[in-house]
Amino acid sequence: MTLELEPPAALELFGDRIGVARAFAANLAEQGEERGLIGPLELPRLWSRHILNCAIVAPLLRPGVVGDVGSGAGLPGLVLAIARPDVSFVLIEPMERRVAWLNEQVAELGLDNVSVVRARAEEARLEEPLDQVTARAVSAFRKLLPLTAPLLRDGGELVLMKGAAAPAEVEAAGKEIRKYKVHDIEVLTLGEGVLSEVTRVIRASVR
Ligand SMILES: C[S@@+](CC[C@H](N)C(=O)[O-])C[C@H]1O[C@@H](n2cnc3c(N)ncnc32)[C@H](O)[C@@H]1O
Repeated sequence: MTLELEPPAALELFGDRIGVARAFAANLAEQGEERGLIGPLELPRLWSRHILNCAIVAPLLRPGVVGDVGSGAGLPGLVLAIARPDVSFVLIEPMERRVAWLNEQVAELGLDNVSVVRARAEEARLEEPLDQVTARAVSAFRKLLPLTAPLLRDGGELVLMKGAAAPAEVEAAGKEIRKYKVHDIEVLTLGEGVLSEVTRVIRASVR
C-alpha cells in the first residue's frame, strides 16, 4: 500500500516546519506497521487521518509545558511538537517499544522541545505540573479524566482529541467532572473546510 500524497493543507498547517513533518511522515510510513505503531490500512490516509488531524490542534496550545498521555506513534505529541517549537512537550507512554520509537524520532528529527517519560499516566512522576494535557484514542472522557486531570496545575487545561461521540462522552462523565473539578467544558470541531475529516476536541479547565 502506498503513502497518501501530501494534502495541500499540510504546508498551511506546518509552515516552515513542513520539512520536519515530512521526515516524520516518511519514518512512520516506512516503519509504523512493522513496529506495531499504526494499522496496515493507515498508510493511504497517514497524512489526512493522522498527521493533519493532529496538527489542526496546534493553535489551541499555549507557550508552556504540554503533556501528551498515551502518545503511541507520536500522535498527537510529536506532530504538535513539530508544529509548535515554542511549546515544551512531555510524552507519557508506558509501552517500551513505543517509548523507544518516540526517543528515536526526537533525536532524528532534532526536536529539542520534547522529553519522553515511560510510565502509565496515573503513575507518572513529572518534574512540574503541566499547563495543558492532550490525548488521542486512549479512552473515553470518563476514564481519561483520572489519567489526565491530576497532571495539570491549578487552572490547567485539557485538550482531548475525540470522535463524533464527544458530546455523549461529556454527558456520561458527570461524576468524574465533579470529582476532578472540571469546568468550562466545550466540544470544538476543527478543520472544517481544511481537512477531509474534521477533528473534535473536548477542551476544559481543571480546578
Ligand atoms: C490506541 S493507542 C493511541 C496512540 C496515539 N495516541 C494515537 O492516537 O495513535 C493508546 C495508547 O495509550 C497508551 N496507554 C494506555 N493506557 C495508558 C495509561 N494509563 N497511561 C498512559 N498511556 C496509556 C497505550 O500504550 C497506547 O500507546
